[in-house]
Amino acid sequence: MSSRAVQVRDLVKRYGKVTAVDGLSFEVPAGTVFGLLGPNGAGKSTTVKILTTLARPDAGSALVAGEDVLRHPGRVRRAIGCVTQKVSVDPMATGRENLLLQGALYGMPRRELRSRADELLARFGLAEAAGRPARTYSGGMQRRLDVAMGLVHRPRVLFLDEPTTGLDPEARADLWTEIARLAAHEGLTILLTTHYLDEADRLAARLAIVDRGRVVAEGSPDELKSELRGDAVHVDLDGTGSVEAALAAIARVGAVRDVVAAGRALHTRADDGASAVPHVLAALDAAGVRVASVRVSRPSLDDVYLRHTGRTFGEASAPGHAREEVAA
Ligand SMILES: Nc1ncnc2c1ncn2[C@@H]1O[C@H](COP(=O)(O)OP(=O)(O)OP(=O)(O)O)[C@@H](O)[C@H]1O
Repeated sequence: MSSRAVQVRDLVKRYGKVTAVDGLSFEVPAGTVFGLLGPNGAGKSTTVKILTTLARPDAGSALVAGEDVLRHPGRVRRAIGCVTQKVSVDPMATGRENLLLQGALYGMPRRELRSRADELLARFGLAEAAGRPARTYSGGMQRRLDVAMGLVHRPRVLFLDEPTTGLDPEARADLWTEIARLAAHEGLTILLTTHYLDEADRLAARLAIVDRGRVVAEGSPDELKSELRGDAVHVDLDGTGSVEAALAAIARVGAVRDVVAAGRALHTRADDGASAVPHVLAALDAAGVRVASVRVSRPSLDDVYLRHTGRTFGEASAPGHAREEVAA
């Protein structure tokens, strides 16, 4: 395999009038965790479906583990493991049986399969529960079994589609630790999709921010954040007064730039947040707009997303912002 485990170029996928993936390109260095970060409906799952040979692109090309997904889908399938959003664990089978069944599907020799299953059960903290039906497992245990199933046949590239959605904070933290360990100690390449900013920040060595089927920014989390000079300044307006008047007032403050409103929250940036705040408050006060709270912080991935799309991440994920609804 070249030093690139995944190479995606100008990928396009349409479903009727919706362009789910709209000219998407990125590359994943081998042995790293790469994050595709975007709000619901951004096109992440569709991209993963194409890379895992479950969907055909309308245009563009993709190589996974050095193999072309369109020309050699069988070779791609043998080289990858997949953990999809839907749990693929058989609830009636035990943890061990689930792993053995998965390995048998890949034609693994029985003895090798048994020792691989034991190794994975131990690694994912499931050894004690290995003989119990998976329906008796907690959500976190089922998810860990799911990831273990994706690893049985020793794939070179593992796809994790929204791996921690629905898990409680403790189960999320456990899975994060295991994912980080897999990449660090086993040379596995992991392509992770997520709509959690903190998950991308914590796990991905590099990430691509996807919006409306396109990559709008790419780099390490630190690189992306350090592109935004200075501080983020967030202002929450109280329930009275017009947002438009507040936007107009802040736009006239020389110390801040890139002002965006999301509901009654205003987001802006300044070279020195602390010294900009009094000017912002004075301008709002002069415009008759009352403020509930002000916060100054270092730029986060949310601010990176805002900078590149003009919307906050939360706003883009909110119901009613899916692309087909916007188009309707
Ligand atoms: N089979 C399909 N038929 C019609 N539209 C689809 C289909 N699959 C996806 N889409 C649409 O394509 C767009 C991208 O969806 P996709 O599932 O790839 O996004 P996502 O970023 O993975 O979001 P989520 O986190 O909600 O899965 C959405 O507007 C979605 O409604």
